[in-house]
Amino acid sequence: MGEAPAFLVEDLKSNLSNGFHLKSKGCETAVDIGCNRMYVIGDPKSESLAVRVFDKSTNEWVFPIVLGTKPKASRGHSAVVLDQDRVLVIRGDTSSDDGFWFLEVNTVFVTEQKARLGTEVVAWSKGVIGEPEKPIVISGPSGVGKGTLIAKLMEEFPSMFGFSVSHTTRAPRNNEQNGVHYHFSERGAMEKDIDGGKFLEFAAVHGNLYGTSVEAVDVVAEKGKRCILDIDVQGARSVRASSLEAIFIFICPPSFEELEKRLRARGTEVEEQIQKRLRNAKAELEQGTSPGLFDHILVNDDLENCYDKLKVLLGLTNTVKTTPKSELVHVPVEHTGLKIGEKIMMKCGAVEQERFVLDLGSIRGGAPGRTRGLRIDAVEEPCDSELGFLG
Ligand SMILES: Nc1nc2c(ncn2[C@@H]2O[C@H](COP(=O)(O)OP(=O)(O)O)[C@@H](O)[C@H]2O)c(=O)[nH]1
Ligand SMILES: Nc1ncnc2c1ncn2[C@@H]1O[C@H](COP(=O)(O)OP(=O)(O)O)[C@@H](O)[C@H]1O
Repeated sequence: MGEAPAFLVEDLKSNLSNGFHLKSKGCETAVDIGCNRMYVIGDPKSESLAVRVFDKSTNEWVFPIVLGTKPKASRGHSAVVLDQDRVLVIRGDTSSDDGFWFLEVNTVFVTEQKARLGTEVVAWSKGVIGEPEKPIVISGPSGVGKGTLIAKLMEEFPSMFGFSVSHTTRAPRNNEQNGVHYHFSERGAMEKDIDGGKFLEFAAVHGNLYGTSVEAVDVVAEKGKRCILDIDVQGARSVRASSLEAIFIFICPPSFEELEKRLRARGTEVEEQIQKRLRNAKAELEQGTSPGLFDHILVNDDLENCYDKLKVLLGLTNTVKTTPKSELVHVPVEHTGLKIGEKIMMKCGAVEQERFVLDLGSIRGGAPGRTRGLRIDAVEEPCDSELGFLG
């Protein structure tokens, strides 16, 4: 265990003794997490952050299935073993909002995927500085007005919210656009992606498959927006059980008769589908209003009234809240990170060091999804001499 500093190929000759061959341009970092496992991150020929595993017990290379949104190619990187579960990978020549990535090698998610897929698996999770606002999960029976409420929210606060575009095997409605309302998919392709660990959650609803891909949520987070998920009760339960911390809101109709009226008035479903949706609505209403799953239940009687209540519980009344962007720190190609407790002491640049401390003390989440709660602190001078590292 310990830290492996960033190194470029010229410096790597000494690492040949580790049993791997390094030549031409590129950057590789080898980290030993114990258990006879050496993880090699990077590629000698390119700037990609590929991952392979050297099994010291068999002297063989293993090429794992890599899950999660992968970091972009990187001009140099360093890797710090955090524990037997995770490696922190710091990309060079980046700013801090895309610089810190967690390679999960033994977390609960990865262990489950290894058992399921019967092979070596690793997963990437991007480290997010600060406390982003929680995604919002909105559920409720078909025709209750989820889409209408979400559309109003997105229209009034376009820079604040982003919609998680689900995948579905159902056919598009006349007014629906692929990639905007849903990613309309073939069942086989979607099942393959689910097996490949690309989905945060999925469920069979009204006879079709629906699911939220990790990427759908990431795309919204990438834009710095708060993610809204319109998913069914089963999906909400899966998200509750996942690493994604969210606010869960269930929308109820004022009556069953009114629900049927709205569903029919929308005119998007054939009679058979309307019947199926109404049958399912009974169970959804029962589950949605039972204690424990949803944080808030809103009755969508009068639309404006319900929308106002939604805004109140999201803290959107009076002022438009903007999340302060944490100050970005530049991580140069040349840098090193040293783990001390739950902090990573960062030393950047060759001579005049830019220094900062990355605090992992309150990180949460992880693959599938983001690792949140990273903090960047300025270095306090006494640390230098005490640690004998930065000076
Ligand atoms: N679990 C899950 N449910 C979804 C997802 N996307 C949509 N749904 C739910 O699937 C159900 C049917 O959606 P849709 O066919 O668009 O019909 P609508 O509810 O009548 O608008 C609704 O309850 C949605 O909330 C998803 O990604 N995951
Ligand atoms: N509070 C409301 N009162 C009356 N009609 C409503 C209300 N909210 C939504 N609607 C209408 O009900 C229909 C179903 O709403 P929609 O947003 O598509 O539901 P969902 O997304 O939950 O399936 C739409 O035609 C919509 O205009």
